[in-house]
Amino acid sequence: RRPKNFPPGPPVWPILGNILDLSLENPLKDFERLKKTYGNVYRVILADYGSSWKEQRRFALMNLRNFGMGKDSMEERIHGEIQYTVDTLEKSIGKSFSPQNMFHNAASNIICQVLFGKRFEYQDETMKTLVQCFTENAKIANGPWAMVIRSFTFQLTMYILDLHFAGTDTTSNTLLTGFLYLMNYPQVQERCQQEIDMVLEGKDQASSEDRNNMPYVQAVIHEFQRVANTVPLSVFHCTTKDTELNGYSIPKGTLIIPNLTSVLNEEGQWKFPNEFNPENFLNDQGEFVKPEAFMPFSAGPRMCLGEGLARMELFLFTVTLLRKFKFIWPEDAGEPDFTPVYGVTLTPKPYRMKVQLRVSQKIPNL
Ligand code: HEM
Repeated sequence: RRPKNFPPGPPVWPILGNILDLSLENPLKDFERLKKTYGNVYRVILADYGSSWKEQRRFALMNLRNFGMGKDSMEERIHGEIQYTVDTLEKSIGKSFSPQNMFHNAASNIICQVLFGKRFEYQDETMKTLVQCFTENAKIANGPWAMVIRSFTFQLTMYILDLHFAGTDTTSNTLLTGFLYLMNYPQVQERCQQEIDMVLEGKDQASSEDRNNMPYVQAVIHEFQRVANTVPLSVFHCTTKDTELNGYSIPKGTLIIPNLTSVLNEEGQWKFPNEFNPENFLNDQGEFVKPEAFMPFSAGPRMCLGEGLARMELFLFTVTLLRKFKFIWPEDAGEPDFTPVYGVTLTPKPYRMKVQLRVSQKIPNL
């Protein structure tokens, strides 16, 4: 009973379909019926705008805050995790290797520490399965059947999956994209390293506050996010009342698909919309500026609630790794392919990297 366009996925989907007597030909109809039967969707990302979503969002923010989002303790946790990434990279010096799992595991562990109070070793089987499931699901989750699966009320389980997914795939794919570009734009990498060495001279490690003294690094990280375009269609929304926008009438209940890709690449909004160029975020004086069109976290009341955590992770990972290592595109890797693989999140095509320890007298304890 697998319909023609059924996305590849675990056999549990057709089995569930049979149990629930779904038509399997019209997921939207099934979705509406299931919603009526099983009530509201008690999650964060996909919850309808209303009291349940408000409660879940408050709960999520409270948890993240209690566990230190935006505070020193979260910074320490991130640095703790970076140390494992550094160890992994040190073991790979001189070899060409794939960084995919390394960044996914690192981002996953940071959110796991908030959700489960523990991290997992990179070789841990649970961790490997979890990361693999999320990576695969990000590719199939905008298929019609995903809507049906989402309509079940598993409460807390779905909430944890939401936060884990939202906090892992997004951050790791941004880092993967960033390092892909850094290897292929060595002059950008070197300029970041000069700024990092200068600002962190004599310090053991970077802190979020150092962002203010690193306009170039800030510009580069924002440019990672712009070109990575990690969540190209954001999350689908729906008008909660009849709406007028730029002369168009949009009736209540219309599906709205935000197109973040178009904003992040729009002619007229960026100095260099179609190339990787940190100048997009620098003014004539070399100061960091953030154009209004920079909205990888979307906008409005539903905008990403993990923005603060994500920005902290991107900064601390980039700075710490660039301070210690030089990242090199392997000689036998051929021409880089920057075309992403489509899904709910965009992923760079799998690639390999090489690292060298940087010879710098200015790194005290690393
Ligand atoms: C570079 C990293 C990230 C990017 C680009 C990103 C992007 C987004 C986008 C575009 C949305 C949809 C907003 C909308 O519906 O209009 C979103 C929602 C969300 N994000 Fe993120 N995100 C990132 C990291 C994180 C992290 C680390 C967390 C973990 C705490 C997180 C948690 C969430 C949650 C819970 C929502 C749903 C908010 C709601 O519906 O009220 N995100 N994110």
